[in-house]
Amino acid sequence: MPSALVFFNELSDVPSKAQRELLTLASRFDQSTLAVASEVSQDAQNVVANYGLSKLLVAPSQGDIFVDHALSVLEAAVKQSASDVVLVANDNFNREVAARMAVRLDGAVITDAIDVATDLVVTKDELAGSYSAQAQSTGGTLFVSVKPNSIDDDPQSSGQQLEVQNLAIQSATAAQVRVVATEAKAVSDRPKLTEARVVVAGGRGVNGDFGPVEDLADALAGAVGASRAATDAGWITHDAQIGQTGVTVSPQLFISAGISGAIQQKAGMQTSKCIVAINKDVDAPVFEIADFGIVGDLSKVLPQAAEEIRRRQA
Ligand SMILES: Cc1cc2nc3c(=O)[nH]c(=O)nc-3n(C[C@H](O)[C@H](O)[C@H](O)COP(=O)(O)OP(=O)(O)OC[C@H]3O[C@@H](n4cnc5c(N)ncnc54)[C@H](O)[C@@H]3O)c2cc1C
Repeated sequence: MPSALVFFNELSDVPSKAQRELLTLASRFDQSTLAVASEVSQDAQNVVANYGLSKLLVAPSQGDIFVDHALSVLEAAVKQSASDVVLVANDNFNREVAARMAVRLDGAVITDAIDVATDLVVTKDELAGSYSAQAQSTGGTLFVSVKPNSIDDDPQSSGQQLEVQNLAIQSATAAQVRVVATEAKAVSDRPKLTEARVVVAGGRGVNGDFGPVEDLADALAGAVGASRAATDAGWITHDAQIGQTGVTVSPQLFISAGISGAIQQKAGMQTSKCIVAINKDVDAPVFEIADFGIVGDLSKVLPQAAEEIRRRQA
């Protein structure tokens, strides 16, 4: 059976949901290795061991180096582990790493995957989830970026013995791209938009007030998203924008409130498992893809929904 390598640029004590999903996917393979381009704590190692991975390859972070350090670590890890498939997250950073690595090693790259079988057949969404396709590499190491919320997180019950090895990486040269300044984003208690199981999104229909959207999201422990009309209006930050030019989400439950359902918006959410649309216009296009539709004023529907959910939770 082919062997798998998972790559993370960083791994905190509590791995993210997307990272745990990748570890679950790798655990299906007989031989699976994790490579991390920064230090890994004992707590994080214990979590990794619970997924049945046998080996951890680590190289200390080089702080302000941008993608180049990740490339060096991944190249060394691919060569050392001789893995057939490399699994990475589907974000911009990792897709760049996967693409550059595939070019460097004369391999293949498949993005937006939702599953990777142990015979290396990759299932992926096409045209914003309008249909799914199966793809296979015709040669070389295969690099696959996997969309969050595609795999059920499923650690093994008993921790495996994890062999930890340090990778020897050449130190960075002056020619490499360095990060010269970073600005920390305000921390939110809500889950990350791309990883949340529940997303409540508001559009122009919220008319400047995201309060009811945020309140329902909090009642469901979900994340808050938005249409471009809402972010362009400055009612919410641009990183909440879902759609063709925003982020793609695929939660278990997507609640759309006051969003018309333009094709560019649908592109970012139509693979959600269950879509509930609230719109006062019965002819709004969003109802074409909704599993449940509520024709009504969101300023009345959302607070009622939040109240009922809290009453049932009590
Ligand atoms: C190249 C390109 C890329 C784009 N990328 C994106 C993208 O990534 N994401 C994105 O979202 N858009 C994107 N757009 C814009 C997109 O075409 C739409 O203009 C946008 O999605 C509209 O946002 P909206 O549905 O919130 O607003 P509107 O189209 O104005 O719709 C508002 C909806 O709210 C309903 N409504 C109003 N008041 C209430 C109320 N009180 N209660 C219930 N319902 C109410 C209305 O009936 C209406 O259906 C892009 C456009 C282009 C050209």
